[in-house]
Amino acid sequence: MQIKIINKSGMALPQYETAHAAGMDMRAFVESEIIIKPLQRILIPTGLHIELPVGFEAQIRPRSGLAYKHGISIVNAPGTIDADYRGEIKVLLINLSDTDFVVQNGDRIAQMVIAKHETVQWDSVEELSDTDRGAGGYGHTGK
Ligand SMILES: O=c1ccn([C@H]2C[C@H](O)[C@@H](COP(=O)(O)OP(=O)(O)OP(=O)(O)O)O2)c(=O)[nH]1
Repeated sequence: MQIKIINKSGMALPQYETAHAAGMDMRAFVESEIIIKPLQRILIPTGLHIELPVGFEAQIRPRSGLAYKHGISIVNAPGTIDADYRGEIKVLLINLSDTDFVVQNGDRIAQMVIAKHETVQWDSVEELSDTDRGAGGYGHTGK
């Protein structure tokens, strides 16, 4: 499917790095390098504005390599880009390591997955159907 995009970064559009990748890598669009200190969170611009079809969302997810090697994650992972959002897509990085992390213009900082979603109406009832699980959760089946 095709999605309208405005790219103010002048860099390559997000792309799938392998044939069947779910996510497209997203690049930082910053005037000068940004230093993220331990436990600091910073909103990183991408220069991208998109127009998703109704019924779709874009999820902004961490990259496992950055997470594993540098402790870099996304505070609100997965970030949600709504179909009616027209602003710049930004990525809320957090540094979970104990050393500074430097983001430079063009660095691949996150990945974007386009996904379908439902829009529901509530059906208010007094009782829900019985199941074996019932209210069990949070590890009630054991370790
Ligand atoms: O990681 C993110 C998350 C959100 N957004 C943009 C797109 C999204 O459509 C909009 C609103 O996001 P969200 O619904 O998560 O924000 P909110 O905190 O509920 O604020 P709002 O009241 O503006 O909806 O912000 C981003 O650019 N990056």
